[in-house]
Amino acid sequence: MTDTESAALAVEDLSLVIDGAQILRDVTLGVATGELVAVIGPNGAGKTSLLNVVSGTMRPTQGRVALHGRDVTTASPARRARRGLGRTFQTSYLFLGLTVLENVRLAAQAKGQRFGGLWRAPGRSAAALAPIREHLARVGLDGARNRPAGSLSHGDRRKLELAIMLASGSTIVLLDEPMAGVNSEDLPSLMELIRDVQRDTDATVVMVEHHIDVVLELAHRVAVMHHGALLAFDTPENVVADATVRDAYLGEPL
Ligand SMILES: Nc1ncnc2c1ncn2[C@@H]1O[C@H](COP(=O)(O)OP(=O)(O)OP(=O)(O)O)[C@@H](O)[C@H]1O
Repeated sequence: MTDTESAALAVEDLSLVIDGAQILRDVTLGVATGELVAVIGPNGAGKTSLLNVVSGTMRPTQGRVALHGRDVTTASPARRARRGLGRTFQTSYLFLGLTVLENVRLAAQAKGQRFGGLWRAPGRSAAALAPIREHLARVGLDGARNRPAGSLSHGDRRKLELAIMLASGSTIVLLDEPMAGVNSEDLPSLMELIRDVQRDTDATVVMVEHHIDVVLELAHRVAVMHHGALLAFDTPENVVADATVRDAYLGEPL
């Protein structure tokens, strides 16, 4: 168990109540630097709400969120981004009319602005584009750099989102269903890519995902949510063996 004091990302006693409905209840967990944690749970369990509270688009009713030991509970999403937090969404947020390269360039540009304009936004020279093309090559999309993002398959759009994360310099990354809408034949390569990028960059990753088989293979630890509470937070092996977790999934095998 990661001490929440030393964790890259920590939430403590987090509760969220909206219009009298308890969406999150007393969630406490710490994610270590370089750890890949998957959040699973039945529909409506509170997984996306947890990401919303961590990224700052929702304020918790009670509890605390910390990034690298610094309290960000009341900080804006932009301030959290400056602390290295990045996020993808269930529905893609790409600029579909812009090229693949332009999408990554915008992320790099936003990073430049985040760091107080100490360096100019990347221009269009070959030298300025080199790191962007490296990120694209990393996810296997350099050959598609001049295509509109809207012409990519779902799987390639997810890869582009990873390139955007790389370009934005995020060190703590929240991925909301990165496999959603991806063809089953593209799942293994996307899974490998997430694993490789995470390992190479030593990023801390928290991933909400419904593909349980993928999760069990990829994650170092799995957080299981049920009715807004954290039911289990353990290694994939221990989570699979946990009778309470099986019950939460109505006896379905994990
Ligand atoms: N802004 C909101 N106002 C009211 N209820 C909300 C709000 N956001 C989420 N909820 C409710 O909170 C509960 C948890 O929703 P959430 O989207 O976090 O679950 P989830 O585990 O991500 O589900 P799924 O797997 O279906 O995406 C649901 O019952 C949802 O209807």
